Amino acid sequence: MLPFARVAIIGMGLIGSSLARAIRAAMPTVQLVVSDADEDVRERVIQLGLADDVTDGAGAAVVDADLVILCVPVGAMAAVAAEIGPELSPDTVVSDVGSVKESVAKVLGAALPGVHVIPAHPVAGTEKSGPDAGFASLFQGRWCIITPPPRADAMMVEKLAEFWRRLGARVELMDAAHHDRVLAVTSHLPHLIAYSIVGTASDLEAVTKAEVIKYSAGGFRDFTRIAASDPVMWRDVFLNNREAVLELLGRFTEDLVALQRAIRWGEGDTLEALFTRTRAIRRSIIDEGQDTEKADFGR
Ligand SMILES: NC(=O)C1=CN([C@@H]2O[C@H](COP(=O)(O)OP(=O)(O)OC[C@H]3O[C@@H](n4cnc5c(N)ncnc54)[C@H](O)[C@@H]3O)[C@@H](O)[C@H]2O)C=CC1
Ligand SMILES: O=C(O)C(=O)Cc1ccc(O)cc1
Repeated sequence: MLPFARVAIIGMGLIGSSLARAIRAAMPTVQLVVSDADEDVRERVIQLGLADDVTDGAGAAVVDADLVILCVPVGAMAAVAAEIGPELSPDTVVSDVGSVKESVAKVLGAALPGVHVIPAHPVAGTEKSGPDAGFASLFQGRWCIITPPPRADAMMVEKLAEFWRRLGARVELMDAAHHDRVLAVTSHLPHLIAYSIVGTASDLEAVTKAEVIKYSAGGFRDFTRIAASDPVMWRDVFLNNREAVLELLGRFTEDLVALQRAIRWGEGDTLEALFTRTRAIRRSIIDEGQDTEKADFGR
């Protein structure tokens, strides 16, 4: 039996539209009703035939839904929760895909008392945005971290886990605060570094814009992909995972200064030891199948 028969998706960008496509592929009998605040996005979703119904407002989309998934930037979760609250049935599960979990759990819990709120985060994506960027296989073999609040209904949590497994994801349950600390290391800080280094390179007057483009082979090119990620989404990630990111940034800048010192004093052994350790980390990621180059993301 399907875990959910009627699913509503609010926000039909990269993740919402990937979810819609993945649901269509894996659970074709699910009734799919979607909405988005942007009229152009709604129009495009209709053209692409991604849902059974596309509503103008979020409230209308969630009527009679068993599962509602909020796929909007983290900073927009509260506004959407306020919009859908009056239309929800008592048995509806409300989940989300936000990249930060503690603040989302807090705003959804406060805005939707008495509702089954079970936040989640599929750790899968790209630097692209919008409904054309989505694809059905995005979640295949990728982790989906579910962060159930302390008093969450175990049966509803299992139904949500089963839903994500059917989309091809590997599911892990985690405390929201722990999720935010882990993702600060594995995702949020790397994005911040990419934004920073690409900004620095473009600010350097000695390196003209043409040279940055012409010689952007290898490492810098990889950074520019990450630094092309959605500005609104990432603004919200940093504003909502402030403590974990700031703590980590402190540690990161200390380590960077240690490298600066090693270069200044010609401490080749220090540099080589670190680079050997990091090469091993890369190899272990590839062995675990977590490397994006193995997946077909069209990059
Ligand atoms: N981009 C990525 O690689 C990943 C993103 N996420 C999370 O998924 C969520 C969505 O991200 P993307 O799909 O990448 O963004 P996106 O920018 O492609 O799509 C977001 C959509 O939400 C709509 N929206 C914004 N405010 C709204 C509101 N108040 N009511 C209804 N619709 C609204 C926008 O019009 C847009 O179509 C974010 O919370 C992000 O943190 C999670 C995993 C990966
Ligand atoms: O494009 C990339 O490299 C990503 O890291 C995608 C991504 C962005 C945000 C998330 O919360 C999860 C995955």
